[in-house]
Amino acid sequence: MIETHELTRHFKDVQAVRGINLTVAPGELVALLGPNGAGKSTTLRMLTTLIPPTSGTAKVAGHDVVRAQREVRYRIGYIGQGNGAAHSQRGRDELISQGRAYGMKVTEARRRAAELIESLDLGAVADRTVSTLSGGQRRRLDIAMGLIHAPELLFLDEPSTGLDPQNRANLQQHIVELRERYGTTIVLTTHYLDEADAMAERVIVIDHGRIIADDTPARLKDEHVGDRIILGFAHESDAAAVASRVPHKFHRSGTELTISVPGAPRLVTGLLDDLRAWGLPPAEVEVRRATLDDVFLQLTGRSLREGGAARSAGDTEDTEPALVEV
Ligand SMILES: Nc1ncnc2c1ncn2[C@@H]1O[C@H](COP(=O)(O)OP(=O)(O)OP(=O)(O)O)[C@@H](O)[C@H]1O
Repeated sequence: MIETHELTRHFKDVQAVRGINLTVAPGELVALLGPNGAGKSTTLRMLTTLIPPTSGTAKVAGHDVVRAQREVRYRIGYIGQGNGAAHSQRGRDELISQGRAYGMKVTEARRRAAELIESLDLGAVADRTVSTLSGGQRRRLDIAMGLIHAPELLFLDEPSTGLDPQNRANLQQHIVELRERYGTTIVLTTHYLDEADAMAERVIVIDHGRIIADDTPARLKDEHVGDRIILGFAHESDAAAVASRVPHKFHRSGTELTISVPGAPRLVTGLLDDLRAWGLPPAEVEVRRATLDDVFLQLTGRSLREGGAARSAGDTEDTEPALVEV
């Protein structure tokens, strides 16, 4: 559905995208993840024909983004970061006009609008003017606008930025359901690690205009970070004694011993039994599952959050550490 070769875009002296090679198969739900300024939107804007590449090539839905812009545009939907719908129109009319702009007959546009209003849970608000809708409703209407012509491929640029956690969760559920219902290939950009983790079967991490990782969230976490069991001891000598006995990779810092082991939540009870049997029970135990932020930190030496990622008020940590009583 998407195939790029060394896709590159410069803005004067800014190298926004530096040679991206990307393949997306039909039906995939892919998240492009990266800090502010990483090049995510620029990549999307080239794939959607809004700006031409400086060099390299991209084929989207079977057509070249430079030589066959029109063919690409008919086959894709694009929801940018701003709101697309006009303020003074009713949502339903906006959808129908959008369908007509894509050459649909009015009856077909009406039928499709009604179907999307139902799918995106907009029934109660579709006949209100767009300016009266809440942020979450506006975002769902934007998505309906992008889907009106039943595109094979939908691009969503930061679909949930600015929404509160509840509306974000609601929107994510709608996107996943739409994908199941219509089989649309979806490529979205996000700053939200939990969003990428929860929705995407494939996460592509972009940093400084380059792809630095591309895999399933689970494999990225296993491969680059893994689970950890963190043990706190009363005495450094106890931590050292345990370190000399455990058969896993570890890092010791004073009284704290961090053991890296896949499947940590399953193994922790067995490990605690061993520690008690050795007469070296820990004072504290924490099982920490890898997050995509840990992956990013491992790959770049920076936290994605420190990198300026926007998080809305009320966001919680991506993964709460599991605390174990001893
Ligand atoms: N029209 C433009 N003119 C000049 N520089 C630009 C332009 N568009 C983007 N850039 C620069 O290109 C780089 C990549 O920007 P881009 O918007 O693609 O990043 P992003 O990963 O989408 O960031 P964000 O998460 O903040 O949306 C940034 O340094 C940005 O300032």
